[in-house]
Amino acid sequence: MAFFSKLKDKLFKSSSKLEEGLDAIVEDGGDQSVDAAVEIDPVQTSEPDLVQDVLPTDAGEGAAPSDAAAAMPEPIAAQPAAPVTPPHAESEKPGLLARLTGRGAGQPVVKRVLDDDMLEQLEELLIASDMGVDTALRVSANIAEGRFGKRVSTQEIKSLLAKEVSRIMEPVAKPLPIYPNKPQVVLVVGVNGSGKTTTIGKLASQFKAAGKSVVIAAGDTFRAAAVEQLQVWGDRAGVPVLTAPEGSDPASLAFDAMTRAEADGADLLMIDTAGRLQNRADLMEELAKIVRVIRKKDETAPHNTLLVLDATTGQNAVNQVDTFQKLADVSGLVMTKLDGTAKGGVLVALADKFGLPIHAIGVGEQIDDLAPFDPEEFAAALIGLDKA
Ligand SMILES: Nc1nc2c(ncn2[C@@H]2O[C@H](COP(=O)(O)OP(=O)(O)OP(=O)(O)O)[C@@H](O)[C@H]2O)c(=O)[nH]1
Repeated sequence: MAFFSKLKDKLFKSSSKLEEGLDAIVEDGGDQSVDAAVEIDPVQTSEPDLVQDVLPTDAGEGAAPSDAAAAMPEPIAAQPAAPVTPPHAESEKPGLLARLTGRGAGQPVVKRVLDDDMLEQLEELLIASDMGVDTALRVSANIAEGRFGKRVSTQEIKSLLAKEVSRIMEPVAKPLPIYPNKPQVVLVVGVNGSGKTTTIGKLASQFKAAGKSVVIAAGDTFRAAAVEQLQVWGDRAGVPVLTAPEGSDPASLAFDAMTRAEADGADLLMIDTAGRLQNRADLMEELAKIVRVIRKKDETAPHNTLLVLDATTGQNAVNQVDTFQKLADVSGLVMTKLDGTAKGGVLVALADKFGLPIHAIGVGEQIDDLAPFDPEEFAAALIGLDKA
């Protein structure tokens, strides 16, 4: 199964929430016209009224969303401008694509004039999807720019929203950088239960499959269960897990792990850490001590500090980034549990607010349920657009 389909499948809660919300907004105060042969170009055109464009309908059985997405690209918009066709002619003259595919003709499309009311509803919907107030307002304003007072369909709004989301996410979509240092030390931080252990297991498995040798250090020495769980993941990934007795000093384990990783000539050392935010001062000191100790062996370590966030916590993830940036020198994010949550929009807020690289996303509990972050796929999955 292609990863996009899987992601879209798993993000269905967000998608359906946004999708239904957008449908409701356009229907509320919109009206139906038959056949969408003449539309504004929602993305490319600054003077939409002067361009003849083709969009399949977003209502009715035969109007597959993937075709709708495929109908958006520039070549159609780049065709010579034609005068606006009066609304009554919409049913008489199917668009080029509708004629070629035999779809769209005669099917009703609901459109609504993009006015203040609609804009406000859009803002509220985006805020409710956890994009955060600032981001939601800016995204809505960008969508409305040049289209205020024009009639728009749900499909157009979805495509515009997907473009806006991927534009925000594009700069942060960066895989975990690989350095020549041996071992490359990756410190993994995050609150308890965010998915650190699982993510370390998944990453270790991927690096191993890519031919890298990996060592894991179970640095959350205060929880025996956490250590056991990491061992299970290490076994699954076929990677050694260094442990220390319960309650022992995590920094001393990190030092031993550095020694072992150096001796083994390992490419990567991944260090799990505790996530007890209840006592921030202790946690900060613990993380700082781990860093001090591993720098005795390599003053450039750690080379990455990954913050693992649980998407189901919604806006709380924003506070966690704030907090962990104060506790550690966070270099990138992994967002877990994007499957089955209606709160995936928080990733947009994080990208917009912090600009930290998003290295990967977790979409399940299995070892291969970690994927590189792809902004376009994410946007389409979040909004409920099919990708061609
Ligand atoms: N559905 C889903 N579950 C996940 C994902 N990542 C982790 N989990 C689950 O989330 C729970 C917590 O994950 P852990 O990896 O143990 O989290 P942790 O941050 O190491 O937690 P502590 O060991 O308590 O510090 C487990 O039940 C995982 O199976 C994901 O991407 N999707």
